[in-house]
Amino acid sequence: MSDTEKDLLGGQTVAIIGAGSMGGSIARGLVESGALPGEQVLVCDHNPGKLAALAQQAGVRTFATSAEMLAEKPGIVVLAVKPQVLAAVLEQHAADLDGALVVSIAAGVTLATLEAALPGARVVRVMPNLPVSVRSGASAITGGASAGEADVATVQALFATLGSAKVMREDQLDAEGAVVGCAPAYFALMVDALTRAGIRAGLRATDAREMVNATMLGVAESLAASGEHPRAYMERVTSPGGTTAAALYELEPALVDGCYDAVDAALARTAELARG
Ligand SMILES: NC(=O)C1=CN([C@@H]2O[C@H](COP(=O)(O)OP(=O)(O)OC[C@H]3O[C@@H](n4cnc5c(N)ncnc54)[C@H](O)[C@@H]3O)[C@@H](O)[C@H]2O)C=CC1
Ligand SMILES: O=C(O)[C@@H]1CCC=N1
Repeated sequence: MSDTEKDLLGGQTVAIIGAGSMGGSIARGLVESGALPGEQVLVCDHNPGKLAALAQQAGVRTFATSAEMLAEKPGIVVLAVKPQVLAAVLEQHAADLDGALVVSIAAGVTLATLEAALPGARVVRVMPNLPVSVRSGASAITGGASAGEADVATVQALFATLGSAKVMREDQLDAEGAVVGCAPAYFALMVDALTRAGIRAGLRATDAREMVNATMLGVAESLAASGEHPRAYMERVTSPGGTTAAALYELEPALVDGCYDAVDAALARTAELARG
């Protein structure tokens, strides 16, 4: 973490409503990165098991209800519940969130909706992805009219402790969500499909899964380290007249069409969630 990021986050108390996949990962990441001490990270959830695990792993402070947690008057509040329950949380806490910097990670819930529900708050939307759990995530950030430049910089510093964090327009954040937010599932599907193809071709299931996983990690590391365009990287694997060329001839059209259709479907669902 840079000195500027440390300065922006240093004295802050971050409260997280919802300790699920994302809320829990953000809480752990903030402490594990050294961005904040556990006592400055507050987390609430209906599920006591999730809270106990987080308190034990990261030393964060946990609360059974959001009302008890917000009574501590945290400066930054992260809304990490599902979009379908967010409206109820906003309605319950509109007054409690007066003056707070509120960060929503809910897919599809627009700045306009959030700011209408929280007239006294400064609102920023973030679309992270699941690898924030290992601090190798990617997050898009967009500030509402209620948020100043310093608020957006603070939220960027917060998510930079969990991987890549870029500020962009709200329409771009929705596109980033459909690509990058969902991508961990797309890549996991690729791992599963290749594993199944390997088993069909005669590999033992455990060998196939372990070796495909190792390859996924190796490709991510070597592609990033080389700085190459993915097609240049592909060419280094593809011998003229060889096996990869034969395989890519089959895979490429289906995969490209599938990715375009998948992102279109995710964007259509984002628009539905935005309508409420
Ligand atoms: N899972 C993912 O990969 C991503 C999720 N998101 C967004 O993050 C948000 C959370 O998603 P997940 O973490 O996947 O969901 P999750 O279901 O794993 O976690 C949500 C948590 O909120 C708790 N909760 C529900 N109502 C509550 C309330 N009133 N007070 C306190 N806690 C409450 C639930 O008990 C649950 O533990 C969603 O809005 C989603 O759109 C964004 C990017 C990626
Ligand atoms: O499926 C979802 O709604 C969330 C948002 C981005 C990734 N997962």
